[in-house]
Amino acid sequence: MLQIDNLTKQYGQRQVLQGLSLHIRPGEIYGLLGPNGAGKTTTINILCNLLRADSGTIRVSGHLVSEATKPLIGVAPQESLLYKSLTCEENLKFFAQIYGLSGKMRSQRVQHCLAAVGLADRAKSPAETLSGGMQRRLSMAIALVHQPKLVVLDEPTTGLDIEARYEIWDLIRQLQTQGITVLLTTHLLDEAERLCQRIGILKQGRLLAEGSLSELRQLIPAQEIVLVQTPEEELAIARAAQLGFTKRRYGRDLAFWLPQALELKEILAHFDGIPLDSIARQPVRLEHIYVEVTQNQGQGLAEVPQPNLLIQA
Ligand SMILES: Nc1ncnc2c1ncn2[C@@H]1O[C@H](COP(=O)(O)OP(=O)(O)OP(=O)(O)O)[C@@H](O)[C@H]1O
Repeated sequence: MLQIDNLTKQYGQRQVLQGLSLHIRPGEIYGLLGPNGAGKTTTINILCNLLRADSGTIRVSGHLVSEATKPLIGVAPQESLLYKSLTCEENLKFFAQIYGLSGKMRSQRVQHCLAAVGLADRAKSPAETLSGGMQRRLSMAIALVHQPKLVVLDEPTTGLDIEARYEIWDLIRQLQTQGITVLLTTHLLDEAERLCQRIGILKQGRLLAEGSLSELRQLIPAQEIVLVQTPEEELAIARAAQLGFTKRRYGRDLAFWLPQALELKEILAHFDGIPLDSIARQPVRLEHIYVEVTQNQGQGLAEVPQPNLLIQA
């Protein structure tokens, strides 16, 4: 559906994309993750033909990106495109017109999209009177109005409360049931975990890892993670080293990777004699993989001989 190959882009002296390649399959929700400045929005802008790459190609449904591929793509960008003083209906009509819709077809698409995002009863409300979550849903309606095959959602839930997030997540899942392919960028790792069939982790314009969540989990050679709070951290670290547990810090939290799952009483026995304020077991989550890939540059990651798991530290 979307095929990005060896994309490069430089702003002045700054190399923002360094040979980025990724392929998104038809009908999947693909999460593109990466720290601020990794190049996600730059990639989206090239995909939408708003910016030219220095080299490399992007194909949508087999067609090289150009003015002709614009109708295949719908975008809800990070920065709102909404005209705040126009009503929801007027905003949608305006964007529908840009895509060449007119007459009865345009009215039908506007009403359909308003209903699809749960804003039919707010059709006559100016966009500025909508809550943050409703404004994001209106942006999604705009992205959908011309019936694209690929929808790009750039941080669709940033800054929203949990209820508004649930609504957007439901909408994204509905897109998938309609056969629409979704490219989602987010800094919310639980959002990516919940929604995405495959995830790519980008840093400094390169894809460092890519795969389904279960494939990415194989990168961390741990069955689970134990978080330890103790006034005697050095003792705990030394004990863990004897046991062959890999030490990590997640923020300030001290954590160890357990090579095999253990009962809590077995873990406590391993730390016998060390005063513990708390101890908690956790499954390996996207957060741990993301930190490993982006901060530790692949050190400590398992070697997984699968073609779709890249590690280019
Ligand atoms: N027009 C521009 N001129 C110069 N540098 C730019 C321009 N646009 C973006 N950059 C730089 O390119 C890099 C990549 O930016 P980009 O917005 O693509 O990252 P991002 O992954 O989307 O980040 P975020 O998660 O913060 O949205 C950043 O260092 C940014 O400062």
